[in-house]
Amino acid sequence: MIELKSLCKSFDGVPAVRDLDLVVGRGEFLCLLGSSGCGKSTTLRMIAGFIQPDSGSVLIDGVDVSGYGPDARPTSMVFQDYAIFPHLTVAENIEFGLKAQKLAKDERARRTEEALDLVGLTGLGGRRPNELSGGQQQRVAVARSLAIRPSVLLMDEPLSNLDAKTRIQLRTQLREIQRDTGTTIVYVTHDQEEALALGDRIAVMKDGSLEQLGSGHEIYLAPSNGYVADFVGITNWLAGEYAGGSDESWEVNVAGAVLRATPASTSSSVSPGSPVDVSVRPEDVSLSEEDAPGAGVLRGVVRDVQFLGPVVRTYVEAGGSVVIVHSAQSGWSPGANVRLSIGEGAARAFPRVEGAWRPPAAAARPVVAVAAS
Ligand SMILES: Nc1ncnc2c1ncn2[C@@H]1O[C@H](COP(=O)(O)OP(=O)(O)OP(=O)(O)O)[C@@H](O)[C@H]1O
Repeated sequence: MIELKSLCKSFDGVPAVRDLDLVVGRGEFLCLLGSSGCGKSTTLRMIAGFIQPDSGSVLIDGVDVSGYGPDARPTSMVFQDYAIFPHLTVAENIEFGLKAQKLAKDERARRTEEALDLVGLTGLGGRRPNELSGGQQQRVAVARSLAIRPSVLLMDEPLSNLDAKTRIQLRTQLREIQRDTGTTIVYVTHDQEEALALGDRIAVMKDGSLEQLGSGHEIYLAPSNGYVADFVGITNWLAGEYAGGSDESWEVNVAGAVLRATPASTSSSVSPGSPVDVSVRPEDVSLSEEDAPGAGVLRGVVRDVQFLGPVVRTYVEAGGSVVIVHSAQSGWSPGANVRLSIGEGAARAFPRVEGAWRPPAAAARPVVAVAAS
């Protein structure tokens, strides 16, 4: 449906998007995810035609639209700040784009009603935007975009001005609308939870380049590099050294204890003693009494226990470092001596590569120090 080929864009000589190749399928919900300034919006605006690439091309439905302006593309954009006209009613806002398409009055009215129904604003067509909540205003913006029946809906952080509850509600509604209409959506967000909730696939960007493209499961459970592991979700980092093992499972020496870890797909060659960073998600660590039979090899001391509602977050220190553990319940108290176990296959090993991204130093983000049992 959408094909980006070697897209490049610089501003004042500084690259914003570098040699980006990306294919979005028909009816797919693709999230562009990355931290501020990584080039998400620039990519979206190049798809929309608001920004011309320095080089490379944009194909939509097999047609090279690189030289076309925004109006000549089968796309419609929804912005973070709604961008609806305050002096027009809701219905007039929605009709605005339909008039530009030169549709007959009856057809405009029909499509306006249909779009209002789709976003759950039936009966509110006569209101002015200032008589609506933020969430309702953003729904008007979505309705206005959908009414013109674009092949591709481009959304730039559309929910970020809304409160948490409304955001979650609108996410679900957006997914439903997308399923009902079959619209292809490219959705920019810096919120990893939003990307996981919405995207059929997620494209993680950093410094104008694509770091990984995959489903939420793939990105979260099998990040291809340390940056993605760190950016999506919470992870603990353990610094260690490669000690041996097969292509599928490495033994990594972490401060005297040997952990089993799955090497990440970008693994370069390693030899015994090569530095390796091991990533472990908080929900993959469990705690047991220090002297419990079968307890893990990592020894620690509980420092803090925080009840967060659906999850209990326990901070465990060993050797002056801290690891985060998530569990449904926690009977631990600060000061308790514990052992940490890591779920089978849950640890991922990233060989340290000179000049590549590295987890923050232990001082900035303390990790557990371990002792052999
Ligand atoms: N019109 C412009 N003129 C100059 N520099 C720009 C322009 N637009 C974007 N940039 C720069 O290009 C880089 C990428 O910006 P972009 O807006 O695409 O990032 P982003 O990932 O969408 O960030 P954010 O989440 O903060 O919106 C940034 O360094 C930004 O300062």
